[in-house]
Amino acid sequence: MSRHDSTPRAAWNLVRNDPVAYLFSWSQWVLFHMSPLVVGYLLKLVLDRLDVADPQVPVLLLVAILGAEVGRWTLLVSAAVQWHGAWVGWLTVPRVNALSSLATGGGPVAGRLPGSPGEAVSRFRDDTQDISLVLDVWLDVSGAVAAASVALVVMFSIDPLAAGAALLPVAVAVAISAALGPVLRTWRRDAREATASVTGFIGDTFGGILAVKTNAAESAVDTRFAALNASRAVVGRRDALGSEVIRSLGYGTGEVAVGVVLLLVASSLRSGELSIGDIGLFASYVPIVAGLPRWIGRLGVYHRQADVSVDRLAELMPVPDRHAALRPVRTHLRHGPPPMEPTATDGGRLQHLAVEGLTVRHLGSGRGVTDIDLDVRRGELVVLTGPVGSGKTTTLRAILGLVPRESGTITWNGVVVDDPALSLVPPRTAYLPQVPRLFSESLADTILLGHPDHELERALRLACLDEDLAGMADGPRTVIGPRGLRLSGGQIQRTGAARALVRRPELLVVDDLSSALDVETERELWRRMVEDATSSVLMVSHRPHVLEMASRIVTLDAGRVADVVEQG
Ligand SMILES: Nc1ncnc2c1ncn2[C@@H]1O[C@H](COP(=O)(O)OP(=O)(O)OP(=O)(O)O)[C@@H](O)[C@H]1O
Repeated sequence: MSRHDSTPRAAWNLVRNDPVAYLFSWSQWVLFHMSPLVVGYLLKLVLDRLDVADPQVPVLLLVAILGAEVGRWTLLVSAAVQWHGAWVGWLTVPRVNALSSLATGGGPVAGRLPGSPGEAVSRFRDDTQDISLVLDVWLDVSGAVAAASVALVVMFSIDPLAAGAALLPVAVAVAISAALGPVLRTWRRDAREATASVTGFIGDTFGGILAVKTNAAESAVDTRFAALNASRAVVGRRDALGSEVIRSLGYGTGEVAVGVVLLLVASSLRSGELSIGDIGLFASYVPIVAGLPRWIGRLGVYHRQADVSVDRLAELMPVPDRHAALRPVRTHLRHGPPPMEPTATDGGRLQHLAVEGLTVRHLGSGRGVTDIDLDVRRGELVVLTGPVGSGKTTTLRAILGLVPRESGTITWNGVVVDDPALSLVPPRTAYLPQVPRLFSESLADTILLGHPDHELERALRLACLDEDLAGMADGPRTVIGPRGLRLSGGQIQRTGAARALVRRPELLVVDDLSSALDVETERELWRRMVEDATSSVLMVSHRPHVLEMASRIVTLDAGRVADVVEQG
């Protein structure tokens, strides 16, 4: 989507999302822009009738002007309220599109973000806003064009030469804006990228705050942050300067036009060709025409900014979806969201997960796993073990589609799983990594992640969190701080376990828990889980008591299966 016809297409898709709201907004803004025509015409009538014998006529006309002004401002308030609702919708549609593409796109999740998560925030925030601004400026431009056209027709009928002079700045501003376009587009892209690297760095710093502190890297972080900000300041200033030049050009040429036209019509007044009312009308209509370059300049700037933003947003969409970016979506802005639809669980309950010839090569190191065969049957506990770096985590993550595989097949009850990242997800499968990522909300929220809470108590008990809860002020509603900062390492891991168990997965995939759980707690966790027996389990462990419980032990060495022991 890197061609620059993509902005009108993206904007049009946003209009199509709720055409009635857009049409309503549009008609109100067009009326608002046209309302000064009425006031200007009434002014002409007042001025032309000042010498009329009956003093009631100008007074009535003045009352009419007042009424027109009140109507104009009422229209403004109503248009602004309506616009705000529409604006939030325009912002929401690209965000929903990008988010659902990221959530449901093909391939490993990590590969779906073009940069860091912090950098993606800038795309969601700034780029969606830039696209919405195009829709916004369309409202004003169509109002301004309609008002200027009527004003020109009326002025032409009075003084064609002066009316022609009012058009001149429009042509100048359009020509300059078109000439500067490509440069402005480059400046905008540089500015967006610089902003993205700052937000990305902030995200990384917050994410790794512990590493920063324990390595006393605060001043290095400061220096890097200052350098990123300094280069952002340079490109940001350049970008702002470019936009302001175009805007000021609009204002400047507009002012010149007003001056020239008034000079022209003033001489006609002296010669008696025009009435004082005509001058009044020109004085109020010329700014309407002269304001047009301002809007057209803004239209150009916003379109070029949005060209960059549409490209950047399209990078968040998986490849097959790029051209369908910004499809109409249902937004739920006035009421809460509808209940989540259950994830499809085609292929039925797990009877047999089979992995054959799984080979993964990590980019960079070239290491990974080769030709791994593995089976997990219903109710089994299959344990992967082996020395450090032998490929245990890689195997788990490749089965779940979290890293891309070079070759190999995965079947669920004999049905080939093409993209495990899309189908080996809850409630089918749950994954408990070595260090689960928690959110800063309450314990219950970070476990449930939107799941109904009727399973919460069971999950808390199975994950051996029930005793810990007794010491928490608000029980499961206790807020656990950023990424669970107020929890111990073991509590974080058991919270991750509860999150995996609350969805009653068919297959539970667990990485090595021994880093944070003591032997006794881990043994108890497994005892409770085996008793509950709702899942088949594939896990990495070295612990003898886990190996004892295993139905099958698969030992890896240097990325290959070295041994398989069946334990019945
Ligand atoms: N993201 C990555 N990029 C490059 N190489 C990687 C990546 N992840 C793992 N590796 C390499 O792949 C090999 C297997 O790593 P993996 O983490 O799967 O081993 P492991 O058996 O789980 O190790 P541990 O017991 O330390 O957790 C290692 O040599 C490792 O250095």
